[in-house]
Amino acid sequence: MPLLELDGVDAAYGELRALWGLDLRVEEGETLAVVGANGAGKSTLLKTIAGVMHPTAGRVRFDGRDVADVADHRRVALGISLVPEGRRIFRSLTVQENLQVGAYSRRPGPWDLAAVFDAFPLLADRRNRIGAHLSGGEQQATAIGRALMANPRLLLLDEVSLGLAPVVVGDIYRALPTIAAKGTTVLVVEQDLGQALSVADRLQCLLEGRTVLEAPAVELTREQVAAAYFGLEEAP
Ligand SMILES: Nc1ncnc2c1ncn2[C@@H]1O[C@H](COP(=O)(O)OP(=O)(O)OP(=O)(O)O)[C@@H](O)[C@H]1O
Repeated sequence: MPLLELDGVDAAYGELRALWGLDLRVEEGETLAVVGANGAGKSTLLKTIAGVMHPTAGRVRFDGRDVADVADHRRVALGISLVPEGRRIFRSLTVQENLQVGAYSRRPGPWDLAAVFDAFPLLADRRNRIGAHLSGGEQQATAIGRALMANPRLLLLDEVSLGLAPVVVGDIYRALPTIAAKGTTVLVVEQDLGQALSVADRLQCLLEGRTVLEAPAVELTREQVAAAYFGLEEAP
């Protein structure tokens, strides 16, 4: 049984349909990358899984359970943690205090301060620095670390690389194998196709709210993914 299963999910903002009959599976322990251009529906997908938005049709199952009626804060207790786009951390709190806030609704599991500092060595050196004085990459690592402190079974990452220098993006993505090795399942939304292909076991590409490509990452070339991403016919 997949850890996460979406069947025929529609989602909308008023009259504007953002997801059209979307199917998606994530197996326990797997890293799935969802890619797509601006407006493809990636953030809407994550919000629907986290319970911030509710589908207008279809089913979302987590660990075999239909979570339609489970509110977003209750989904954290079930083991779903979302790191939204934009690195929202508490600017007046230190790195360590931000991480401790994440432990508030903590489930049992492998993640604690030491494990987060191990996954993100850049945070260990900055543990007493306040959020406002961190670089963008350090803020992103803090936001991910804070979500991990809840010991999620499923970590949802929205646009980790947005607005960060490539070298910093590399620092963040280097933590992903460590996160996966602890058994945490990851669904990462990413615009950077190279990063997505390098970290994911499987990749799913959305175009205008529908899936246009879905395959194990090792079976895909960057060109195939780029063609799906831009809605182009693949070259023969
Ligand atoms: N709060 C909102 N109100 C109205 N429409 C929205 C809202 N958020 C997103 N949309 C629309 O829903 C569609 C899907 O947007 P979504 O943010 O899920 O795409 P995305 O793939 O995450 O893109 P981006 O990379 O720009 O975040 C787009 O057409 C977008 O304009």
